[in-house]
Amino acid sequence: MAPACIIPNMDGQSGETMQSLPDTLSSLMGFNKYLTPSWIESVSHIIKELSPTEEKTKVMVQMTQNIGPDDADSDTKVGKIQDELVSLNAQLKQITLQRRQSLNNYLDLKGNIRVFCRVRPFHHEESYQSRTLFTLDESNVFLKVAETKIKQYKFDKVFNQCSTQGDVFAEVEPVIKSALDGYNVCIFAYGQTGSGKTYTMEGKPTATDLGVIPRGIQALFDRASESNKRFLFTFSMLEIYMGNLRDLLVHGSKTHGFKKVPSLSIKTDPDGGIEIENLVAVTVNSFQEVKRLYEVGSRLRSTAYTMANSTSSRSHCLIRLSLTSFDAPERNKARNKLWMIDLGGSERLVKTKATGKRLKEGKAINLSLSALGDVIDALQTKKTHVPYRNSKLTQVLRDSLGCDSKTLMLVHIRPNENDLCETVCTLGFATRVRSVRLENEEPPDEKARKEHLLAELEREVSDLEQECEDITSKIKKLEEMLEHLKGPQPSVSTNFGVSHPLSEDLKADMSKNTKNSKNRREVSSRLPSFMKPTASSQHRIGLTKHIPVSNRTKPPVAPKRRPSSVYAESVRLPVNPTTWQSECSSECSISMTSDMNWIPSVQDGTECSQQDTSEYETKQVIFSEHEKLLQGQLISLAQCQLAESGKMQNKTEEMGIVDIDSWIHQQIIENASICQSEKVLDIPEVTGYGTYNCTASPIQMESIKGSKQAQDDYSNLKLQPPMQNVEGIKQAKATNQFTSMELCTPPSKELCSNDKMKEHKNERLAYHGNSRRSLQEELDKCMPGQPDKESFEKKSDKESKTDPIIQPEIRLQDEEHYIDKSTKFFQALRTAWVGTLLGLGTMSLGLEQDFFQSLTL
Ligand SMILES: Nc1ncnc2c1ncn2[C@@H]1O[C@H](COP(=O)(O)OP(=O)(O)OP(=O)(O)O)[C@@H](O)[C@H]1O
Repeated sequence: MAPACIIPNMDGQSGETMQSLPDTLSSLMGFNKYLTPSWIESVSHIIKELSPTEEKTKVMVQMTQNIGPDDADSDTKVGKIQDELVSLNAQLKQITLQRRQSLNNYLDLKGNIRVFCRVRPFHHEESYQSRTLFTLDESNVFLKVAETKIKQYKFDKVFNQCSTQGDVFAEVEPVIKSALDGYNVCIFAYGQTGSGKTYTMEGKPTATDLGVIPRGIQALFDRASESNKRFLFTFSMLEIYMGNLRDLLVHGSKTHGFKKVPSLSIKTDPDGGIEIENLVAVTVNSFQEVKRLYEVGSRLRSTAYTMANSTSSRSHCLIRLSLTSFDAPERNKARNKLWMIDLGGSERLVKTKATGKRLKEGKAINLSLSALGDVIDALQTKKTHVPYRNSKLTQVLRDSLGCDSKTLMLVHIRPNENDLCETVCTLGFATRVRSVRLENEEPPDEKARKEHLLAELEREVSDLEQECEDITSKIKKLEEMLEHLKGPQPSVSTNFGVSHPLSEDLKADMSKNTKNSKNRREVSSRLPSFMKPTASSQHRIGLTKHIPVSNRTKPPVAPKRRPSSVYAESVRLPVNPTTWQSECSSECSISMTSDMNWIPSVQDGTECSQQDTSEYETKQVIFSEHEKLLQGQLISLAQCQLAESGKMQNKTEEMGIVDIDSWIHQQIIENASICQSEKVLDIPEVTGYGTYNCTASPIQMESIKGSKQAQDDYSNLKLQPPMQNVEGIKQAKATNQFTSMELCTPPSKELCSNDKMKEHKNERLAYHGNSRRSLQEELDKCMPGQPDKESFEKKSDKESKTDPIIQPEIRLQDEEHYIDKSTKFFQALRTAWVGTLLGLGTMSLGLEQDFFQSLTL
């Protein structure tokens, strides 16, 4: 039995009598957190010695063993792990820097501007004329330009007809990696129409056929997630059509309240960086999200039928992935861009036999390609003046071409003998782009040394990469252990906005910017009036206070300008989510561009979405770009972090920003509504060539829009009510005069003469006319009790307005009726006039009969 003990009070008098020492010790154990491990150990020994058999004591001993020493252990463990983490992170940083440096040396040695050549394989229909005029090796194309003349074109790499998408990507991958290291990167696909640019960049959906864009983006996301750094990726997609920029992620829609979609303008920031004002940049967290956005954007690209390609790209398509690093100071820049560009076809206009709008499009493409060639040539030859300003394309890419950025030009050629002239032009462009290195051809020993160095660097990079991976996985494991030992810790992300170094940088940036604007204000006050910033530029740089739109009676009247100029007066509006919603880090404005008509033109047949034209541009700013660029970055970073803790949604809702799903959903709805109201809808589906669906393909649009008859047909088709009855569609198909087989067979390429095409178009147009009529009949049948044509006309306005199906039909009939009446009226007037003249003549006023006759004629 353990002796009872008396614990003295603080004043030294005897206090409460305790039952036993173990009890006392047990009560003291309650404070084990405050006791030293050695004390706990010695006490537990005492307890054991006092009453080793007692149940209570056993429990206590266990308690002391479990809690006391383990706690101490875990503390030491935690300390150790933390120390280890610190050293591993430092090691990782060091190795990452080394790897970045080695990769950069490797790319520098290879050349910051590199040119590859890819030869497209023969198509099935081309195989009968499979005669090529060139031979290839690893880095040369030997072209037989005349019977006795063979010309050599040198490249950094040549991909022959058997090269796979994987082979191409293997060469592109180091450049993509350097994008993750903070370098600006541009990857171009150049070549004549149908030479395989889109195939190389986009590829096909099957895994082996995926192109550079999907592979590159996937690789970026994979590498970003493997590293223990945090990145913010934003995706943008735009096209340059006839020298104008157009956001491919925003569908021009009347439902925006303002009829216009935002116009894009190029801005240079004080550090020389290029920003495209109003360009939507959607934050993306996975490859799947990018894919969905890419699909949305691809649908809006301007394509049309040409003699060289049935779905020729009539524009340059640019994809921009902006990368912002959260905690990677070893990167070259905190924010950089990866551009992947599918250039417009470079064919000569003579070859395409283009006229009218097609001719203008072709000229615009060729001009900008030539400007791109000039810029790259100037960079290669290290000229003091680089002519960036000569085209929109080079203006947009100004900060991503030259300096320490990486450029890859993938030149494409077609294999046929027929395309010799285009091939010569394409190869000539490529030669120009890598002119310096051709002129200074290296001696063989120098070349061998360089190759040896490259191989060494490549090995070094891969070793360092492996090391980085090992350390990263070690860090991850240790972090997991730490979490297990310490219990869930408050996420770094939750207080990221306050404590993260980058946020501090951004804050500093912001204050710097405020300073700049103050300076500007001071400077501008000393300037003569013609040099002072305009109202719009003051707005942009934040010199003026926010002026609510309600305080303005009218938007400013734009001055008359040359057609190509852009009037950039901005009216700032609070964010209106119903007007335009997007998860964007840029300003949204509503505007009209000055020299372009983006309305789908019946005459030109180019498939593009609506952006209205006007003499001048009126811009309605919804998001404030300048503020958003700086604050937005901070907000986006914070948002991105908050998303991890499940707070993203609330935060974005608060800010009036929608997530990618709702944004895409909105775009799809708008696309569909535009399709329903403007494009050819609900024509029975025929297979292959003649397939019609909601988003009519370019060739379909072309065939519909290509002639006067087509225009009529198109306008008629616009009035076609939506076909809701599938059975009706099937029957309509069956009742068509032309079978789908007749219509589906495309004229083979070699028969693609003008006449043949016209004939084919007419057939198809006749088919559409027919199918429309038969559809109308079917529709009438499908709607029992539907009044006949006359009773349709008598329908009350109210009724017709509420019925979306019959409304267009009634409008058409009204118009016909009106035309009939006016024609009759003018006929009657003419008859009366003739009668009067003849009457006067017969009254013999001394005038010759011929005079009257000529008047009546
Ligand atoms: N390397 C290749 N392997 C297999 N098929 C290819 C290859 N290159 C191109 N093609 C095929 O050739 C056709 C034309 O290619 P693509 O559409 O990529 O040409 P393009 O240069 O982008 O034309 P455009 O300038 O008019 O857009 C496509 O059907 C494509 O699938």
